[in-house]
Amino acid sequence: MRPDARAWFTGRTSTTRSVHDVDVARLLRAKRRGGHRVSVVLPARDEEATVGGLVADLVERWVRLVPLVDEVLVVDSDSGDRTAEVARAAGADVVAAAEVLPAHGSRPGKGEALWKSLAATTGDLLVFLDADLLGDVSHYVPGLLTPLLTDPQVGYVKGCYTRPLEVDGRSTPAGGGRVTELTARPLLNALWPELAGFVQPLGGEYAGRRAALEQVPFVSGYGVEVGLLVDLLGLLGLNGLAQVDLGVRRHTSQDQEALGRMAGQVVSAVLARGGAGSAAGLLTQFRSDGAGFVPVSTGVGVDERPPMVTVGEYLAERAGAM
Ligand SMILES: O=c1ccn([C@@H]2O[C@H](COP(=O)(O)OP(=O)(O)O)[C@@H](O)[C@H]2O)c(=O)[nH]1
Ligand SMILES: O=C(O)[C@@H](COP(=O)(O)O)O[C@H]1O[C@H](CO)[C@@H](O)[C@H](O)[C@H]1O
Repeated sequence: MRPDARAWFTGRTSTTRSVHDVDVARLLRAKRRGGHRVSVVLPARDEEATVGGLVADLVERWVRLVPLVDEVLVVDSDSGDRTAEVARAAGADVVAAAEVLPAHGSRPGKGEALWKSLAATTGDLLVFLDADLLGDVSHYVPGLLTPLLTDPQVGYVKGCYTRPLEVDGRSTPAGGGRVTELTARPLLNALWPELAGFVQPLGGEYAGRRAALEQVPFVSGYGVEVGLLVDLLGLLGLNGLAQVDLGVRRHTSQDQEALGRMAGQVVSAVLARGGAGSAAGLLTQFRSDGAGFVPVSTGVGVDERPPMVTVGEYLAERAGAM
């Protein structure tokens, strides 16, 4: 990793791997002193199987028992199932993405749902969670809020985690984050090497200040995460970004063909932003040693030969043979 990325990785990575890591009193004090209002947003398309449990736990723990969160909004992104009813029954506010800012029309995609959520929420701090998360994620919200509530310099926080892969009912302890590992990470390392310290640049769990989020575009589809990361780097600078090790993240994964389309949207979002960083030719990946993440950097710069027509010996040989 470049020195700036390594310094960021070391200085801006914190850990909240369970509710036992959460200093609730400290967070409530900081929230009160800062006069903050917290909105949690779950973009959801056909998530009736998982959204209810996520919302119920979130509302019980962080709205009713501990007043850390002020509103929980599920943005129904053109669901064809009972996502909206299940989410509402579990205690969330629910809006249909298409009904927010109707004069601006309605576009498909996760990023559209997230953009519309800005107009449908009131918090100055926003937390975004995917609605297909599995397992105990009750520490995600306080974990993501901690840097925002305790460090005024931080404007945007990404969750990071190991990612088991669960496809077709089979689960392996690693292998998740396929678009991250095979598309987003190599591109970000090449074009914005200062972002190489992000363990999960595409992760769907993140939090930010409204004052920052309302200043940047939202890519309408799956390019939203990479677009936000690059644009908020530009707006806030690397020191305005942080990440929290949340332990493990399990979710319902899509098949390879769907991820190929997702990768295409991520590439489009990256290419639309160009990338002024030097093609550092260095790829930093991360291994989990149980205690944290260990960066592993590999040179991936490729040599290339110039066009043969620029090689004098070749031209001389060709001229001699004529
Ligand atoms: O058009 C869409 C596509 C996805 N999502 C939601 O965005 C989150 C992440 O999407 P998905 O699970 O499809 O991506 P993956 O996690 O498989 O990368 C989930 O809560 C989806 O319900 C959405 O709101 N609108
Ligand atoms: O990180 C990834 O490679 C993809 C796919 O993850 P899996 O291979 O299905 O575990 O998942 C993320 O990417 C999407 C695009 O940024 C986000 O919208 C999702 O929230 C996130 O799960």
